[in-house]
Amino acid sequence: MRRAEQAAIAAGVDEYRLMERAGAAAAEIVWRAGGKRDLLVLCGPGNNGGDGFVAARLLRARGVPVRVAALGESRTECSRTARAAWDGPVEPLATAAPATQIVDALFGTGLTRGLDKDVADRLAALTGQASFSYAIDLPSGVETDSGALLSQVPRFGICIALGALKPAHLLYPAASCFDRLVCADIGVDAPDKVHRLAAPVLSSPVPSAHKYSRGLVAVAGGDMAGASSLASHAAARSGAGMVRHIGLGQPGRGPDALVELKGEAPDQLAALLRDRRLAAVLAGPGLGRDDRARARLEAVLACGRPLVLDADALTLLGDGGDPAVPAGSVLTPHEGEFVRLFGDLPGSKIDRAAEAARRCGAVVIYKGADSVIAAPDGRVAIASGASSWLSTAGTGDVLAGLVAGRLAVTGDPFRAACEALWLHGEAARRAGPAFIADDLIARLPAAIACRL
Ligand SMILES: NC(=O)C1=CN([C@@H]2O[C@H](COP(=O)(O)OP(=O)(O)OC[C@H]3O[C@@H](n4cnc5c(N)ncnc54)[C@H](O)[C@@H]3O)[C@@H](O)[C@H]2O)[C@@H](O)CC1
Ligand SMILES: Nc1ncnc2c1ncn2[C@@H]1O[C@H](COP(=O)(O)OP(=O)(O)O)[C@@H](O)[C@H]1O
Ligand SMILES: [K+]
Repeated sequence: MRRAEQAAIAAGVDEYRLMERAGAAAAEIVWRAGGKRDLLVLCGPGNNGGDGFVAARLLRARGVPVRVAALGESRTECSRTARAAWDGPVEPLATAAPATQIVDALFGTGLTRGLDKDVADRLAALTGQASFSYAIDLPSGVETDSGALLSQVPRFGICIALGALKPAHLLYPAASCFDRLVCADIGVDAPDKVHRLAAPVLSSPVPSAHKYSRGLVAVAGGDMAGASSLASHAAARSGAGMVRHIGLGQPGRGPDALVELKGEAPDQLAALLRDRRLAAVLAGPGLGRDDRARARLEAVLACGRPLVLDADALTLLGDGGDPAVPAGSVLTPHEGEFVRLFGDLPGSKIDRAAEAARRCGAVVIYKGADSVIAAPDGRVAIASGASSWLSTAGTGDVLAGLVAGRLAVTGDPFRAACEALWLHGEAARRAGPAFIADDLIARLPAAIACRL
């Protein structure tokens, strides 16, 4: 966004006009949400403060009782222009009285360090006393590019992102500092290599479809049959045509539609994976970590089919150096597995996921409350805001099965990862509170139906 703004200015767009648009966009959102309730706008020294002065002026013109409190002088040319156009008084932040509505225009993308304690305390107190609260561009105190909190940040009602979403709008903990996120158009196009995970467009099978053309999936199970069963069942409800669960010979645990095969010895498994019709092979959930599991993983890695690797497969791969996986694979590590696989990479969660994907030549779904999907070619999609009830055992197995199923359907690892993660979140939303992983699977057909 910084680059996009500089490019627009270099191309002749007047910088102050951008600020007027930003302030107007913020004013419009405040007006729609809070109407004529009394309002206090907190303005910082930079352009974020300038946006605040513009919004204050426009809201006052609409009849809102507005007061402005500033943190010292305005230090940029544009913010001085915006301040001069505000013809009301400017109170010191330290002594400003609370209001029903508050706008945080202290700092945006220019924040370089945490707020001084007295300023952070004042912001928290005034925000806590308001019934309606808004942060312009970003809540003051969050680090734009990483989503870290550099000082205490209160929770706002609405965060008004300007022009484009920045990493802090999607990455935790910053993403938990507001209830709602609105992105306002200010007439500057930002490059969208990094984007928020969008709802997928799915399609029904073509009339001539048959079970093999719709995608044949194999799931290599192991010691813990429950985990690979969950994954197989999720794959079966993902839209794929057929799912084979290759276990150690335990009785089948999933629905009867799952094809249960015994492939205990690694060479038995290898033989079963030789089927050229296999459009995706998943290994990891319930695989185990002993020598037999390692040999079974070797059979999977050598099978030449598109792979999804999760859980124990990632732990086994993480034993040395950069994981060697076939190109076109999808890896689904949670935080612990990610660090075991790729070490302590620098940068934000987005930077780390992108670097991991580049190093191993595979699509990486770096899971968590914020999940980042990165492809080796630099594409990144971020999903956050999914139900926190997903933090229950087995939901990762369901996701892995879904990725394998969508990979079998689409043949495109990045697209499959995006579709699967969205469906996972949607199934969780539909499942409500206190669900278990099995309940997610039951919600998948409805989640798919709403995207057809
Ligand atoms: N550049 C542009 O073209 C536009 C910028 N806009 C707004 O401008 C914002 C960015 O403006 P700026 O780059 O001026 O940055 P900010 O307004 O976020 O703050 C920068 C100023 O605060 C100081 N500062 C940083 N951290 C501090 C701390 N902890 N305590 C005290 N002072 C601190 C910096 O030294 C600098 O003087 C965006 O978030 C957005 O709201 C919009 O007006 C749209 C157009
Ligand atoms: N607090 C949370 N909010 C949203 N999603 C979460 C949260 N915690 C976990 N998840 C999601 O739930 C799944 C858990 O996967 P994982 O950790 O592998 O669990 P398991 O191994 O038990 O299946 C991942 O998709 C992750 O992104
Ligand atoms: K702000």
